Amino acid sequence: MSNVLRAPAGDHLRYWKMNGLGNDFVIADTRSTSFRVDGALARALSDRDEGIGCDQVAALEPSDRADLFMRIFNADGSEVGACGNVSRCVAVLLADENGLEHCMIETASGVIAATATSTDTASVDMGAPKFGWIDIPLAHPVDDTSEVFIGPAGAGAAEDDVFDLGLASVVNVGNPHCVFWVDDAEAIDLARIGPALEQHPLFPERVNVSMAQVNGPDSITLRVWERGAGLTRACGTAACAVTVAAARTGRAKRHLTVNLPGGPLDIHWRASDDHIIMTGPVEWEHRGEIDISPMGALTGFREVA
Ligand SMILES: N[C@@H](CCC[C@H](N)C(=O)O)C(=O)O
Repeated sequence: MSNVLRAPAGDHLRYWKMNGLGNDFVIADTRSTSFRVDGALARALSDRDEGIGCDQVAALEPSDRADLFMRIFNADGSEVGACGNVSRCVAVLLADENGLEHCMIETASGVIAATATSTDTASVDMGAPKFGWIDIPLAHPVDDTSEVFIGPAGAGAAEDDVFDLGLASVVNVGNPHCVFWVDDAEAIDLARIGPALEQHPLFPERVNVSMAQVNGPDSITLRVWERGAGLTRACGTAACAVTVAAARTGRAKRHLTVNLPGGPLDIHWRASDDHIIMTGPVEWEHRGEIDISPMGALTGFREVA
């Protein structure tokens, strides 16, 4: 990144700490500065020991096409196209700022429409899912992405740590997801197998990994290993991906409740326009200021009242 975009010495950014069902975010406001958050700063902010601590960082920037541009980073500093839960947080934040219920948020995956349905609930239109192997993306062509053979993961690990979960559904909802259908989502040791599945060679851009347990036509229990962030309390785009994949394979209805460790999300894959609508709560944690060195590194942060 060019130094021109760096902050002058002593500069600071406003931030908000928010979460959606425990999936937590640092939302940094760069709308009125030329400074731009990069992966290294996002990684430093996400650090739960040395930084503020979060699953993802969202940097708010100006946009010509929408109310703002939201750049999203995982805790490991990788930049991503979509994050359902932070989109709901930003919708509530914008409503709090300007009193408007509806907003448009531009992301690397396109412009999404969001509605703050109350001071702590929001609904986001995540757009239409993509099913083509190249859109996921996968490393090689497959005919049917609703049922893909994933193959053994863990190669390179100790022999007894190579595991094979067989078939999964894959879908892109602004970011790539792989869904395994399991009898008991709690019984899977996702902390152990998540890292190898995230980096499975079938997924050249890595993948978000879901363990989905279908409880009935309108209820799914879900645990997620997020690409670039690991185990999280909730993942909005995974809830969307799982709903779409369940409906597509006849496992459940298009409108259902996805129960995550952090709580439930209402997901509706609308037949009328193919769009996925996600509704759920958001929580304000605190707000504060981030200090940035002239080279763009994190030098400090503090909560403000
Ligand atoms: N927590 C998010 C998803 C964040 C991005 C994801 N880890 C990826 O790498 O694609 C959500 O609520 O959707």
